[in-house]
Amino acid sequence: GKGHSHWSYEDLKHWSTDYPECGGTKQSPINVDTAQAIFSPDLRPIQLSGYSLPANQLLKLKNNGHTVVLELPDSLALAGGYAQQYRAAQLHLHWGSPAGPGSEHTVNGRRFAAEIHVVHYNTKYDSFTEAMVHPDGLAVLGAFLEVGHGENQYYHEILKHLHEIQEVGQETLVPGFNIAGLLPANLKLYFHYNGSLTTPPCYQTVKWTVFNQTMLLSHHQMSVLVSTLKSPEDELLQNNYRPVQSLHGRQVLASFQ
Ligand SMILES: NS(=O)(=O)c1c(F)c(F)c(SCCc2ccc(C(=O)O)cc2)c(F)c1NC1CCCCCCC1
Ligand SMILES: [Zn+2]
Repeated sequence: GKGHSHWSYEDLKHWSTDYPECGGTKQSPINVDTAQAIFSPDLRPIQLSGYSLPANQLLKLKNNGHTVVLELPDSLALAGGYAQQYRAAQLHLHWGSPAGPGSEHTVNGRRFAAEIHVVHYNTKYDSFTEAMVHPDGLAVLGAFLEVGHGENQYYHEILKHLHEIQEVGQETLVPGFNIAGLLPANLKLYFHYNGSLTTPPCYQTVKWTVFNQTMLLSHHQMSVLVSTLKSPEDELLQNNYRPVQSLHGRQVLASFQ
């Protein structure tokens, strides 16, 4: 990647040596203390448009050594809960291992099995690269993944390809599907706060939305997620989450009571 490749989740304290913003006061992820969250009735339901893609639209799925990334066309647009328009760039996942959970955000100290991030950029900027250095440049939608009873047909569209990209750098093409199916049906209930990318360069330019409703995958699907991809050290890519960061006085808003 663009110089991202030499950091790891093992030596977290060195991130801010090479990437100063990683030591900033508006870092992500965070623990959401629901008792401290401020109910904000003006937070509108999140609206997704253009998220349903035809099967003949092929999307690149890549093992970048830190996660699995699905590149998204900028025809996917975000509106509603955000004052400005944002367009999708990519989505990726964070997960744990068979020994434990691996979401990035926690709620009342609870870590969930996994977490999806759908990364968007503000269309007032000409490109993602330009947007990601401005405070209102990025919007990331996050949702937690848990083990439930049935198979999740939308996550199946991604998980069924993981065996094709086990090695770092490998990529494959995935037929389009309804990307909205990867996110909760109820887009009204969410937490909102200003934070950062959770990976170097840790730019503090992300307006975070973390949904209250979790996504349910089968036990087998979660097992495929945590035990298929390889890391740059040719071990299983697991526990690719950053520890929670201090709020430093930031307020977390809630769209519900
Ligand atoms: N939670 S997050 O959104 O901060 C995030 C992570 F936590 C991530 F861990 C990642 S993957 C690590 C960064 C990376 C590495 C290699 C390549 C490549 O080879 O193309 C690309 C990126 C990752 F890609 C992202 N999202 C990226 C942030 C990295 C820089 C801009 C690219 C889009 C968003
Ligand atoms: Zn992420």
